[in-house]
Amino acid sequence: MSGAVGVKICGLTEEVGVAACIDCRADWIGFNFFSRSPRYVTPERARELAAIVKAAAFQPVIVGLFVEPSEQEIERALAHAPVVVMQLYASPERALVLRERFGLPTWLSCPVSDAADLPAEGRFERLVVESRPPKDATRPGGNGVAFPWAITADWAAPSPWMLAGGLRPDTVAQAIAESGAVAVDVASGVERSPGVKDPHAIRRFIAAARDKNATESAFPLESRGDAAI
Ligand SMILES: O=C(O)c1ccccc1N[C@@H]1O[C@H](COP(=O)(O)O)[C@@H](O)[C@H]1O
Repeated sequence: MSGAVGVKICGLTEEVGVAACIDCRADWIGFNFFSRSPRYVTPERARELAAIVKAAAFQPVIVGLFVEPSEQEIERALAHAPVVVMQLYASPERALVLRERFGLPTWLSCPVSDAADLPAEGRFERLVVESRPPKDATRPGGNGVAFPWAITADWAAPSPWMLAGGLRPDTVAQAIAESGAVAVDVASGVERSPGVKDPHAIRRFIAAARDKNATESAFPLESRGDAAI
């Protein structure tokens, strides 16, 4: 396993979780603006939590997660919180419109169950390759469900990508080894209960995702921000 794995911790709702991400040098932290998620934060709350990042010497890049958002919803989030990257759950066509409208690096969620689902086109700064939600799911992500990681091993990825879905501190190293991912994303796998992050689990997850000797990923800040469009 390489020391260059990038890590995103998603769905921060409390100061202690943000502090753990800074301390462990997470590359990205995600604020979840989907109101039906247990990880939802209002734009005002996201601003409060982002202030901790802004005061830190090491600053994870702030990602805003939106599900089928209206322009007004994104506008309101951006008016309060210093979101650097938009992570979108939307059709590629709609995501391109929003990317053009807001001029922010944009990550598109790509739900997969098998190799046939892997995207061939890469029109975004990053693709978040994650498990297709179960049929009875109430949200498109954050369900703690994994897909067969090996399906991405031989995939000719059309753009940078990130592995997500059901990752945990005790499985992330194997997931990286099997999938070939150089970046990973987790929400429920580092929580005490839905929406409440466990700082120890965050620490264990990041240590497991990276080479034991690496204290931070090899993603320089410019590339973590995925460069402005
Ligand atoms: O976390 C959520 O509640 C959520 C809601 C709606 C869309 C996406 C959501 N989370 C994203 O899904 C991945 C995987 O989650 P998990 O690790 O399986 O719990 C997560 O990293 C978020 O990017």
